[in-house]
Amino acid sequence: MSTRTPLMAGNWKMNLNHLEAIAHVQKLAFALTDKDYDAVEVAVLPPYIDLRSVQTLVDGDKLKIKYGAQDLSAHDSGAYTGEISGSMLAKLKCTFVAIGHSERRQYHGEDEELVNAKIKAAYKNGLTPILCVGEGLDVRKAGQQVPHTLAQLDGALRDIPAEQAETIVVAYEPVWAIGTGEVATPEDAQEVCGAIRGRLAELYSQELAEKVRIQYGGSVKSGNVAAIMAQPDVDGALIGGAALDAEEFVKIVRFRDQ
Ligand SMILES: O=C(CO)COP(=O)(O)O
Repeated sequence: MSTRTPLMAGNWKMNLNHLEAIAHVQKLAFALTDKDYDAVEVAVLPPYIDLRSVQTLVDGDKLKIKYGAQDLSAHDSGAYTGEISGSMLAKLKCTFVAIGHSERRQYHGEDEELVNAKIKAAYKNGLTPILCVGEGLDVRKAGQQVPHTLAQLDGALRDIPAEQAETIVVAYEPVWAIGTGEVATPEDAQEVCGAIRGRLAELYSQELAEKVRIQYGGSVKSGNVAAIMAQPDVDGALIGGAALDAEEFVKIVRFRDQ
């Protein structure tokens, strides 16, 4: 029996302004109980401009909801117009930061080297990376999902020492399942999540691999979350569209009741 606490994280992507963010987190706070927080770690990843509002709400009401950003700069400070640094996120008491999301890789040309630099920037600032990996449809059709995803993992973790890597969260998000309604089967999710854990054991140790939480992401909803969470190497979900509906997100957090 795994001792890993499941992590359910809502990646809002480019949705919800700061007022909507406050209303949304208030709804979550109203619905979630200590029983929920005892069983599952709950996090939201709002757009940058919402983070200060979310922090104020979480601090003021002593909420147990964690929060983080969807990206960060690899740099500390300076002439990087439009960028946000890890120290800025740390100042807002962010716990998590998503790194290497497929939408960043696809639309912003983020490569292995940059993802690795961002992981380093996150750790430097005490943030927990949620490293996103996963294959596109062509790779899946060619049956290469495991080697492809493990190569992304290897690149992201280059020169990351064990004492840092043991806290990482890895999100397996097959690109063909993101926002498409086409969810991976529980067996598909397990195949790659299990392989990720195996590689962590090779890169570091079995003990470390057993500690790391591996999420599945891609069209997760209340109706499919329980079957995915039943897989031995799936320790949570990174939820996009369904996380924008507070009631639906709460149902996902309560996956054991679905
Ligand atoms: O990309 C995702 C989370 O990071 C998944 O998005 P959807 O849940 O909308 O498919």
